[in-house]
Amino acid sequence: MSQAAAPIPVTVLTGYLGAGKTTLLNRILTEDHGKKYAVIVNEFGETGIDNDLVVDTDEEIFQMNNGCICCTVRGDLVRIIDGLMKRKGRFDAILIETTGLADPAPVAQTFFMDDDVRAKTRLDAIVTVVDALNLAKRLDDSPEAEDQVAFADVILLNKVDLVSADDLKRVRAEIRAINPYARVIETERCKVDLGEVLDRGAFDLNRILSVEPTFLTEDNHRHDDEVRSISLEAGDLDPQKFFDWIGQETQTQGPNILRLKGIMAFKDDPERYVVQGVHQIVEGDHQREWKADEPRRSRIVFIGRDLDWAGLKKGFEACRA
Ligand SMILES: Nc1nc2c(ncn2[C@@H]2O[C@H](COP(=O)(O)OP(=O)(O)OP(=O)(O)O)[C@@H](O)[C@H]2O)c(=O)[nH]1
Repeated sequence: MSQAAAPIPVTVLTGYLGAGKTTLLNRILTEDHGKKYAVIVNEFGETGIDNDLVVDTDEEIFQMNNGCICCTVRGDLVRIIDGLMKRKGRFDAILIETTGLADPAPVAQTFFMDDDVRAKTRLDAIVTVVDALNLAKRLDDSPEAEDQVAFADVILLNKVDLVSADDLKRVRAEIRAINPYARVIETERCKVDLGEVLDRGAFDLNRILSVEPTFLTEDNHRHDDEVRSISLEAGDLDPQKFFDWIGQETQTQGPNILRLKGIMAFKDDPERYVVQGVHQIVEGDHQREWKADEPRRSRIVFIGRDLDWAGLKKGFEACRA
């Protein structure tokens, strides 16, 4: 095949809520590898916070926020890729970050089912980021987490800093029991030689057909309907009230909080403050100054099961400055 007609490699980044997908994406976008990526980001929740957490680069980023990539928006994915192909030559490869609740199978299917997409792209690898601390729980309660491991060509066993050597061994064994074929790489904050992740030529349709024989013919993916999200918005907040509140909520509702993330405007603070959490672990840091033309809004999204939604709303509103 001539260079001009060579299909564009596509890497699908998957992994459960909070595992480290955006951390990996930011690494790929900031490292000096001489390649240009078109990035497609799909997120769960309504506020578009994810896009704000991806580093500023000159890469083009397409957001798909109208639903989960593996269900309602596959048509959108095909359309975005079709659109991208009209600008061929401006990028070398495509990266897709799926939501933490996506089943990677239907996303991968798109690259085999749609004739146009199939002719112009090549699914390079499904890269799954796994949270070493929380994987065991997710395999118990979330079918998506198991699918993500089962379909991976490369697995980043991330957050190794949060577990003991024994626990890490156990997690490795659980991964192996589900997927004996994927390359498993242990990482902290997804620090990995990008050659291990990109341009692998790793996606193996025959292996996938052995995991899911109906892969090319049926849409049989599983979904966890109990997971819901709430996005809250306000103006300037009182930082002390906010930190007390978020500490309290993560202590009491932590086991049910699969993910939280927000961008805060604190009173008298010229910088945006980013808060992120998975269960009881919460991190926060200043990100950058608010731009002159940017409204100072505090936004936070909680994703979880059986959360006290009304209580969260009330608590957040009480943090107003
Ligand atoms: N301790 C520790 N924290 C990590 C590591 N990798 C990522 N994190 C933190 O975990 C949180 C989630 O990371 P993200 O990269 O946003 O995870 P994600 O998979 O993109 O999350 P969603 O898009 O919400 O599904 C952030 O607070 C990160 O700073 C790690 O190796 N160790």
